[in-house]
Amino acid sequence: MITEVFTANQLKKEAPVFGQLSFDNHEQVVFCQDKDTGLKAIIGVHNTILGPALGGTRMYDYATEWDALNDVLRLSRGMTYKAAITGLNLGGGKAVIIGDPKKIKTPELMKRFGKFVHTLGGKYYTAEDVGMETSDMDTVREVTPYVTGISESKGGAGNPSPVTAYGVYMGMKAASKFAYGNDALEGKRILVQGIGHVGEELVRLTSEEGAKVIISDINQERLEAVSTKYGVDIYKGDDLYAETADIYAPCALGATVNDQTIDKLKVKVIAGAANNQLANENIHGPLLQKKGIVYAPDFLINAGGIINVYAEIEGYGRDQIIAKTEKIYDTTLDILNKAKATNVTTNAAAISIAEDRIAARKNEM
Ligand SMILES: NC(=O)C1=CN([C@@H]2O[C@H](COP(=O)(O)OP(=O)(O)OC[C@H]3O[C@@H](n4cnc5c(N)ncnc54)[C@H](O)[C@@H]3O)[C@@H](O)[C@H]2O)C=CC1
Ligand SMILES: O=C(O)CCC(=O)C(=O)O
Repeated sequence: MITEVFTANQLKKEAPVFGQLSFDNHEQVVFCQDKDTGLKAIIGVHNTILGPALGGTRMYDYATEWDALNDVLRLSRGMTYKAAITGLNLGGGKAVIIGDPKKIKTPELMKRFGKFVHTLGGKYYTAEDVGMETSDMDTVREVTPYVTGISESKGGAGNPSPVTAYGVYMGMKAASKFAYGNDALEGKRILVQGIGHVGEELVRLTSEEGAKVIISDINQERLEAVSTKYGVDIYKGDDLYAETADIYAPCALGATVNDQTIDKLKVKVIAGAANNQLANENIHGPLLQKKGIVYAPDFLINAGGIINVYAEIEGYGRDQIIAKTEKIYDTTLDILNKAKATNVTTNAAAISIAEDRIAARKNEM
């Protein structure tokens, strides 16, 4: 069980590698390097009991390689629980490519990465995450079949992000029902942090329902474009976490619920797309519970994307994608009620259901 988010300078030189960072019984971690294309990537395969490990590739300009390793360990573990709780026959994996996509991403680099994915022989399937586009997956597809999130024009299910946003919207409504007694978002003040592929679509869905949406992003151009397109306000303050609102929707990067932010939070519900929102689930989960903040577990409500890309492997169509994504509403409500009844955090309640499913499959093997 992960107890801490380590940073590079906290690494203990005398301790075993596997006991550090966010290692949590990961099955395999693959380091990939190619000087010609500038590729430095890490593929994390957390668990393959339910099926091949599937999870997107994140391309990001990490401060250190240790941060990249820590991220892939955390992200791949989250995918194991995401697939398990969503009822998919998939394991958990994820990849990171180190570097700024705007500066170093080329088709050659993506193909080289795809060749590394191919060497795993289908144990890991990749897809999009931060820093990736559907067109990048099309490029990877030229060198390996172990990739999802392919363009519809090339026979894939297309960009998963709108479906992810729809699932988050379902989870947000369920959390609102639990917290406020009704699931209407009309009139609710919602802070959306990160208005990228998923965040923008969430802004559309919530603002169309009449929510008072406030957006925040580090990209000023996007902020202005999205504000104009949907008629929503741009956050103008200097501390989003201290803002009074009904719902906080983290849709940028993870670990925004942390030691520095948790005391400031005034919202009643946290429901967003970002993976690994809790910096430390064993500390910040219980603290949210104590504060009476309803946390909709990220890996549960942001599963629309994996549902969408899994369709490419299983062959189900649009109707099933939407039906499975809408089920996130009921699952979220069940888990929030279960957590309350058993006095555990919502995150722990969701993990225990996911772990039970994995354990049951392991027993059958
Ligand atoms: N795309 C998908 O289908 C899925 C995405 N996720 C997660 O959802 C999150 C968002 O994913 P995408 O929308 O695809 O990524 P994206 O890269 O398209 O968007 C992220 C946005 O966050 C902004 N951002 C970065 N740092 C920020 C900060 N400190 N404050 C405010 N904004 C900041 C970026 O400028 C960008 O606009 C990620 O954590 C990703 O892992 C989870 C499941 C599926
Ligand atoms: O949405 C995707 O691209 C695939 C699933 C994934 O990587 C995720 O849910 O984080």
